[in-house]
Amino acid sequence: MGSVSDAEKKPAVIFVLGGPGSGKGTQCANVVEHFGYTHLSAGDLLRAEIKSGSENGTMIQNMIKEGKIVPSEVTIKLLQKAMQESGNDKFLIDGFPRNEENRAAFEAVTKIEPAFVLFFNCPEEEMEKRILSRNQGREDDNIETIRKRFNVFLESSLPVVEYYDSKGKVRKVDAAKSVEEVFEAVKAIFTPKEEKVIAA
Ligand SMILES: Nc1ncnc2c1ncn2[C@@H]1O[C@H](COP(=O)(O)OP(=O)(O)OP(=O)(O)O)[C@@H](O)[C@H]1O
Ligand SMILES: Nc1ccn([C@@H]2O[C@H](COP(=O)(O)O)[C@@H](O)[C@H]2O)c(=O)n1
Ligand SMILES: [Mg+2]
Repeated sequence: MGSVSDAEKKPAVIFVLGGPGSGKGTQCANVVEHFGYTHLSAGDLLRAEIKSGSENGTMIQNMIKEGKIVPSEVTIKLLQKAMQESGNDKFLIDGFPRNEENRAAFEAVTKIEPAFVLFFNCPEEEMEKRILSRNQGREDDNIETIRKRFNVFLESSLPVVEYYDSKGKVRKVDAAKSVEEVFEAVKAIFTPKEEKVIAA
C-alpha cells in the first residue's frame, strides 16, 4: 500500500460556529496569532464578493440583508479559492456550515471532515447587545435583520451543531464571559495534550 504524499494530504479544518455576535471573529483572530491557523470567515468572503462587483453580488447582498443563507455552491467556491490562495494547511472556517445544505455540500465537494467544531455558546440578549454596539457599518447589524439571523441560527444552524455533537466533535465554550476568559478556554482546546502535561 502506498502512503499518502504531502500533495495529497487533506488540510486540517476546524469549523467555528455560534450565534450572530457570539465572538467567533474575535476569538479566531486570537487563535491565528497563537496557533498559526488561517482564518476564513464565510460572511467576510461573501461581503468581499459583493464589493468586488461579481455577478452574484446583488443576490448575496439581498440574502445578507434578509439574514438568509446564500446557496452553498457560491460560498464553497469562495472558501476553496481562499484555502488554495492561503498556502496554509490548517484553517478556521468561521460561520460555516450554517445549515444542513452547507454541511453536506462541503463534505461532498471537498471530502474534508472537520477535526472538530468550536462552538461559542452565548445567550441571545448578550449577542444582541454586542452586535448593536459593534459599529462596523454592516448592513445586517440592525434590529430587524438581527432577529431574522437569530431565527435562522436556531432553526438551521443549531441542527448542524447537534449533528457534529452526535459524532463527538463539538468543543463547546461559554462565550458570555470576557474576551480574555473566553480565549483561555479556547487555548485549552487548541493546546496539544502533551504540552498540558508538561505545564501541569
Ligand atoms: N467576550 C466578549 N465580550 C464582550 N464583547 C465581545 C466579546 N467577544 C466579542 N465581542 C464584541 O462583540 C462584537 C461581535 O463579536 P464578533 O464580531 O467577534 O462576533 P461574530 O460571532 O463573529 O459575529 P457575526 O456572526 O455577526 O459575524 C464585536 O464588537 C466584538 O468586539
Ligand atoms: N455560511 C454562510 C455564512 C454567512 N452567510 C451570510 O452572511 C451573513 C453574515 O454572516 P456572519 O458570519 O458574518 O455573521 C449571514 O447572516 C448570511 O446572510 C451565508 O449565507 N452563509
Ligand atoms: Mg463574524
